[in-house]
Amino acid sequence: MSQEFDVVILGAGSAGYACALRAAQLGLSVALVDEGPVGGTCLHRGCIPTKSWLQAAKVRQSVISASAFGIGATLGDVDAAAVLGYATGVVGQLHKGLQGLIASRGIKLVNARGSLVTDQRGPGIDVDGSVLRARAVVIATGAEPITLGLAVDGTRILTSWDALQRSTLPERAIVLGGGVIGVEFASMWADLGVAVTLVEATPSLLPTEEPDLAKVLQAALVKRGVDVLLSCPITAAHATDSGVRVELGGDTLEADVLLVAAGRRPMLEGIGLDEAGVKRAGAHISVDSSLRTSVKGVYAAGDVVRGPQLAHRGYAHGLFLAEHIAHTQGKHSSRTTLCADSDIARITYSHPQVASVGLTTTQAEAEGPVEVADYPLRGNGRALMSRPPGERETGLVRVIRRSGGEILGVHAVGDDVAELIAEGALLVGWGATPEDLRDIVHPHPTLSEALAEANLKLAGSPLHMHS
Ligand SMILES: Cc1cc2nc3c(=O)[nH]c(=O)nc-3n(C[C@H](O)[C@H](O)[C@H](O)COP(=O)(O)OP(=O)(O)OC[C@H]3O[C@@H](n4cnc5c(N)ncnc54)[C@H](O)[C@@H]3O)c2cc1C
Ligand SMILES: NC(=O)c1ccc[n+]([C@@H]2O[C@H](COP(=O)([O-])OP(=O)(O)OC[C@H]3O[C@@H](n4cnc5c(N)ncnc54)[C@H](O)[C@@H]3O)[C@@H](O)[C@H]2O)c1
Repeated sequence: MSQEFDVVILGAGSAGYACALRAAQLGLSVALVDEGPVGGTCLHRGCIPTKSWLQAAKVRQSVISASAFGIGATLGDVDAAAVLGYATGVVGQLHKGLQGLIASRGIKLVNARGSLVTDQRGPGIDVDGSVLRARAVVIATGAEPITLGLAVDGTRILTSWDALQRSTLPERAIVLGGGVIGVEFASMWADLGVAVTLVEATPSLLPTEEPDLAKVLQAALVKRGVDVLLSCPITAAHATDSGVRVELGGDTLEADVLLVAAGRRPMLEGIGLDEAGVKRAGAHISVDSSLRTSVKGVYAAGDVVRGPQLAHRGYAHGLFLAEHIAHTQGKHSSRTTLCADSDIARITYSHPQVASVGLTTTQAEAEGPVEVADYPLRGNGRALMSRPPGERETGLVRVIRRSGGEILGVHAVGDDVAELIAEGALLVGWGATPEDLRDIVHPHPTLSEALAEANLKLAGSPLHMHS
């Protein structure tokens, strides 16, 4: 038995559901297949629950520092079950809204495992022997944690998903990996009172970010009691009766739990790719600049495509594909272009946050001469008033321009700098120059003035900075 659609999408995460919503908006008939709840990793196991836990950790820190602002407050215990309940509530509310949206657009939602099939009639998605056929099929099955062969048991040796489901906090935690997940958990657990050791194989936390900004983050974590071990690959880990024993080089560490945050690999096994002849590029699906795979009518989107694994990149892929497919089927007049990966903003939501878009200084210098301006957040009123009195503000905003030319990168470290980076994305995405921005007035007192000040410096007219 088979049913015909204009597009069938395997995976209802950020990439898959964005594609489905836009395709339906453009008048295509759409089937969306997922064995789990719509919203995928980001909504249920990633962005939303982690940021909810981070928010709870921030509230605890506010209570701790309240007296420095002249506000009386007494710190109580952390009720981890209640924090879990709060995070689950946020997820549930967004999930309900998304389900409503999908239903309202007339999308056929199939809650089952699916796999790709191709034959002389073209591609389709097989669900329990019944094929959903379409002229276009999108593979958006996302990614899963790399566990390095460690015996992840969900109790002592954890993935991020295991950690997010816990209703108790460990007393001592070791975090393997100083990438985005590792840093967010280390920061969140430390702020909730857990004794954390953060172990990173390379010489820097967040190895893909500006090294000196990562150092600011590192110093802030160390100040809050996190033991940061760099250039220290973990080689083995074993659950014990009371916790976990971890080996790094000749040393051994012990804790209640080990969080393994060593990256995520695309989920491509057992979904019919090899049988259909879909080529791979290493661990990912090989695609061209329009996200077409090697098989006619089969596309890929989101984390299965090499590049930054980010929810908003997934949305961008999904929207692009919906419009591209609608165009090829004569239902959308203009063809859209796909955003370059380097123009997509990246944020680590730790305390402090690290946010960036565009090229790093090293990447920009590889393209030719550059000019770099830093604006320290200690000169920004909004940043200073958010900080407990007497505590030094060490954050900064950095703007990199091609010498005499456009802005190539914007980088920031500090509390709440995530909110700055959408403006950075506009500047980089539109190829703006600091001179373009000079006449745009930024409201006072806001963090955005720090970005404006760094730009003014590059444009030759700094205001609150020595020339
Ligand atoms: C802890 C954590 C925190 C994160 N925080 C952020 C953040 O703050 N900001 C950010 O931008 N990104 C964040 N990410 C990354 C973000 O979650 C992913 O980049 C994003 O979810 C990728 O979207 P996707 O659609 O490609 O895949 P997914 O969201 O993983 O969706 C894939 C879907 O496919 C389904 N599926 C897979 N195989 C099959 C099959 N055979 N049949 C049926 N269904 C199938 C799965 O059930 C899933 O729902 C985080 C990730 C993690 C793990
Ligand atoms: N805020 C966000 O946007 C956000 C949040 C969480 C996750 N994510 C996405 O999820 C993906 C996965 O995150 P991640 O942090 O797991 O991966 P990652 O690739 O960002 O970091 C993994 C880190 O683990 C280190 N590592 C690897 N093996 C090690 C070992 N044996 N011992 C010690 N360190 C080791 C690596 O050097 C690297 O720094 C990221 O690519 C990110 O895009 C995004």
